[in-house]
Amino acid sequence: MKTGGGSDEAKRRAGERAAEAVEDGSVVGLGTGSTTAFAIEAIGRAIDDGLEVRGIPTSFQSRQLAIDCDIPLTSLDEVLRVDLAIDGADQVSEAGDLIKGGGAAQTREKLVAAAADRFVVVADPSKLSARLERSVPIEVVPDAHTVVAKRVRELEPAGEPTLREASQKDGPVVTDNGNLMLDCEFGSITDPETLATQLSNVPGVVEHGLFVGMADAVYVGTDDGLEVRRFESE
Ligand SMILES: O=C(CO)[C@H](O)[C@H](O)COP(=O)(O)O
Repeated sequence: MKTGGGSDEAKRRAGERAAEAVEDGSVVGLGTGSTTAFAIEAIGRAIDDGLEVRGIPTSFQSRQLAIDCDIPLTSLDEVLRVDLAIDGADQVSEAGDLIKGGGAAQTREKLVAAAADRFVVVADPSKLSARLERSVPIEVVPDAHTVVAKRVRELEPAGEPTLREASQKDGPVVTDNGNLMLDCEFGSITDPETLATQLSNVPGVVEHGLFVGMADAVYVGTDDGLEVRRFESE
């Protein structure tokens, strides 16, 4: 379920601007996706120029890219806290809440964002929406996908779950953690915080893609500029 119709130029502006916020000696969370990839590549170039940072990747994809860019890596086991996390989003509401998980990486992405002093989201205008209304990705343990789907249909408001199918193999997408993905359609989400709590309370849910009150800033790149939206994270 990859998303987003933004141009590479818009994504590049957002990603490169976020990379400029990385301070010498810091630990940086490396998100997942095509927009964050521009930030990771820019951090790699800054390291070539003398910047000293350590990165914590949020997925197989971001780990590989960080290795390719010669970014020294660490983990939450070693550092416990992150200075700045940079990540993309599938949708950003006016309130700064996010839907993430188009790349099936929201579990590690949320861990790293939650450990960060600052969480900066990089996006292009195609991700902006007054309210969150895309389907919500939910990572579930494989044995639980049928019962979690049933519970999602019984919620108030009810969701309509679809098991995410792989495009280059038969059967479902298997996450970096060995789990499955349900994409759950709730329509326009009026109360993301309550829905996030409801989803977290379903046994078998590993993590869902609602990031409520977590973003400190959203960098929205366009073809000819950049807008920074700041929020007070909780
Ligand atoms: O949440 C994510 C991965 O789980 C990504 O950050 C999200 O899908 C945005 O990706 P892109 O920048 O390629 O549009």
